[in-house]
Amino acid sequence: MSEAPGFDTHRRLSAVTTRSDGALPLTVVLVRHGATPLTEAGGHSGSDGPGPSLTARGRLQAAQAADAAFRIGRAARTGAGSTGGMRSGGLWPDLPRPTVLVASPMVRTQETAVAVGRRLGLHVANEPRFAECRLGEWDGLTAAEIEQGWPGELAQWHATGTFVPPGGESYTQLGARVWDGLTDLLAGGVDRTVVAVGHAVQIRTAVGQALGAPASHWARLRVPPASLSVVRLWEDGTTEVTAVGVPTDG
Ligand SMILES: O=C(O)[C@H](O)COP(=O)(O)O
Repeated sequence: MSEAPGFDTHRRLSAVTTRSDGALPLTVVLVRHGATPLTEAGGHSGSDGPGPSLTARGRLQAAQAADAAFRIGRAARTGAGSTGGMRSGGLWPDLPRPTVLVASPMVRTQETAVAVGRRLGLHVANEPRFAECRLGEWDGLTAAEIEQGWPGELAQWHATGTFVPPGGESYTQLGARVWDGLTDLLAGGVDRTVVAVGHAVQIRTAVGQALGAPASHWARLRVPPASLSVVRLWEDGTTEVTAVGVPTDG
């Protein structure tokens, strides 16, 4: 099985769990946006404004993530007759091909989602509940700047899950709205794959909750730019976290 160039999956979907009627869960492929000037400078970008655009490297990473998303599922014939061609599959071939694309409304996620949507032939639907954590007064600052102005608080925000930054949100508050958004996607039915373009902290809360991990551990999850994290949800509340892929130059 070959991988998309520039994309490495370090864990594969092995056995896909099915229900007794053969149905698959809802699979949500959480894609982080490509790099921005703030990502590259070690700054923290929240969702208090539209936020920065992707850098040239970020656009390349978005294209890599789009290629990876395009390859999810089995190879299939596209078009008809002599004009038809084989669409390459092979990245997590047991998954249904993505049929829905949602994205946080921030500029960096919309730009990434447009690249993914163009590759998948899907329209981008906005999901404000998948916007990044609101950082309030910390928005746009580096870790060193936050440490200088609010000693110890950045560490508390990451390590407790409940600490609320000035004017912002805690991991737990963010996690509640993210889970709400995932639950609504689940209401649209199982047995399908949705691609959701979002953010580092937002994706941590989704994966952390799918793992059943306490909020105080969510910050330990690494979510590189343009990475793909796969969570699967069942209507009975059962969840699975099955694979993570990262762009090789990320
Ligand atoms: O604090 C952080 O790490 C940032 O909020 C990351 O957000 P982003 O994924 O939107 O860049």
